[in-house]
Amino acid sequence: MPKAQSGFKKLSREINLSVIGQYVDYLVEKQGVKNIFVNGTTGEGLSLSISERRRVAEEWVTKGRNKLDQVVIHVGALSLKESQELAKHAAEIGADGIAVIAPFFLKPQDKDDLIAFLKEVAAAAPALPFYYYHIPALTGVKIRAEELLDGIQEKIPTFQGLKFSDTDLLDFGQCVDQNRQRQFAFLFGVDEQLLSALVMGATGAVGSTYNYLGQKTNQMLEAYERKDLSSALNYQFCIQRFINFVVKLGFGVSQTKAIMTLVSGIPMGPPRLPLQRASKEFIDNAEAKLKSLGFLSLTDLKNGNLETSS
Ligand SMILES: CC(=O)N[C@@H]([C@@H](O)[C@H](O)[C@H](O)CO)[C@@H](O)CC(=O)C(=O)O
Repeated sequence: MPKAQSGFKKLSREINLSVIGQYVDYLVEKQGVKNIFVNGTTGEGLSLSISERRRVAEEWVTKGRNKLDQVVIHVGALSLKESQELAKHAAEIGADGIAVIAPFFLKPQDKDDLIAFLKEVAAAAPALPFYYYHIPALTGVKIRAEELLDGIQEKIPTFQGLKFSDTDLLDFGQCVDQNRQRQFAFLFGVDEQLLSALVMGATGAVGSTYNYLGQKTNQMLEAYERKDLSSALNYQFCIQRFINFVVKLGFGVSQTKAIMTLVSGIPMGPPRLPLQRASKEFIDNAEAKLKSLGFLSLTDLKNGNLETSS
């Protein structure tokens, strides 16, 4: 389940809805990815206005119809009212689920505060499966997911699962272990550690690199399914080699967008301020690494698909 990337127009930094249909086809046909998480971290959801988020969500749902399996919309916001409006909208347009991060300016002080907020958002879309998006490094809300999940279904009847974007495998493992009797989805969000999370009981994955390493990750998942751990580990190490390389160069949403443009040939545009576009040096290095690892062949590269800083 990869990240949706909305695509920004090159100069204006306005959203460019026109590439989403093309991108749906690319993900399905070239990356083998049919589940999309819209307006999350990679899609810069929190940098968009409410009206932009609604339009992006609508476009993904419309263009994904009969092509994608699931479109889950991230509707987290600092304002409960905005979050509820987005949740209601997701239900109206026929999304398959909603996800919410913890509000991160005036923060919940404990689990009960956080549940109270999430409950109100979930209630705005009572027929939609609800996911909690745990990403403490970005929200600064360190409430353990394991603690949050304890008794959550009594408070939020639509609770469906967790998108866990953290490296604390003790917390993740305990989320799985303590909820074995429930049919929760445990979606892991640290792509370089996915194999370890699968062993712990992850039921799926949501991540930025699946935009361009979806095929490779699917091969790892298939190897894991057929209990070929040695091959699965080889795939994970190969993916780690790339992530380790780009992390050392400085890797974030801007760089992800540049790599997505490079590999797909579909222009993602620059990120929105305060993020700055990836440098030409980063893109050149990333391209060389992708090629040396066999993740990108010359025929994959299309002319004029590079985003560089000037
Ligand atoms: C902090 C961050 O951006 N994490 C990514 C990962 O996919 C991450 O890029 C990857 O594991 C490389 O470190 C995802 O968890 C984010 C994500 O799922 C999203 O775009 O909502």
